[in-house]
Amino acid sequence: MTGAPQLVVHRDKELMARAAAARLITKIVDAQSARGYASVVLTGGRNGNGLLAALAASPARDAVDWSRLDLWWGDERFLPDGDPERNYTQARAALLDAVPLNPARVHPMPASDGPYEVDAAAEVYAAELAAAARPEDHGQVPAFDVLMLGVGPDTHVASLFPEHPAVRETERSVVGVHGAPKPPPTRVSLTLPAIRAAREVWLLAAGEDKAGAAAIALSGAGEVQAPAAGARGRSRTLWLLDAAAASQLPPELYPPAVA
Ligand SMILES: O=C(O)[C@H](O)[C@@H](O)[C@H](O)[C@H](O)COP(=O)(O)O
Repeated sequence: MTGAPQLVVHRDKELMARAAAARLITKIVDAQSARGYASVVLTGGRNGNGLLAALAASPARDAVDWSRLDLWWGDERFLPDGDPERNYTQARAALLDAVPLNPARVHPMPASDGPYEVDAAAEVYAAELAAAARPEDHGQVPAFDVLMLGVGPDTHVASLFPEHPAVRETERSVVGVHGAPKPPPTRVSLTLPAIRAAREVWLLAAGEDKAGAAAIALSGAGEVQAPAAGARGRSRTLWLLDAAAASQLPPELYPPAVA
């Protein structure tokens, strides 16, 4: 299991997005060089989309072989295809429509105007993940290279909200979420076991309204009360913060001791 979460604090959210985009490009290029392909799980929210927009604007984006990149989603708002509030729609606008992806490797979560209600849609997505898992992944989902998560002010990640049934799920990799406190109420989400299958989990938090959440999640809170505390990667858990989101961290966590 992974060690303690690592923290990187940037001056502001724009710099955080640009630096995280550069970091993601490097991870994808390294994985593709080592293994021929890379797999990344995208998040919704302003910070996740800010990172994608920064990646779209980066000249280094051409270093990525977009045709050999698998894209998955950590959660989705269960809305009709093309709805501007869908995470998939927003990711397309920020980056995906501008790069030559292989459509067969892009795996949006089902939309509400498709053939499934939300719980069946979650099962369909779980089956898609299971079909993509390789024997060496040792699990029911692929060992994603990088799984990104925006952190909510209440410490939610993906659509796993504090004290909700979805955050207690220990068996299934994907669940339907009902009655989410953040609109829309109906969502599809990876579970904590699926998130923890990733090699690296990156948590993105920017802005003063995230300072309390970051402090709680990084100070030993339980994952049912603070879902972000349960989001860990197999080999690395990385918190990418701006200075405002880091402003309430306990002094033993940040700033680093001067050498
Ligand atoms: O569907 C959603 O609402 C998002 O997936 C959600 O989990 C988001 O990532 C966080 O709320 C952080 O959002 P911001 O980056 O906008 O603060």
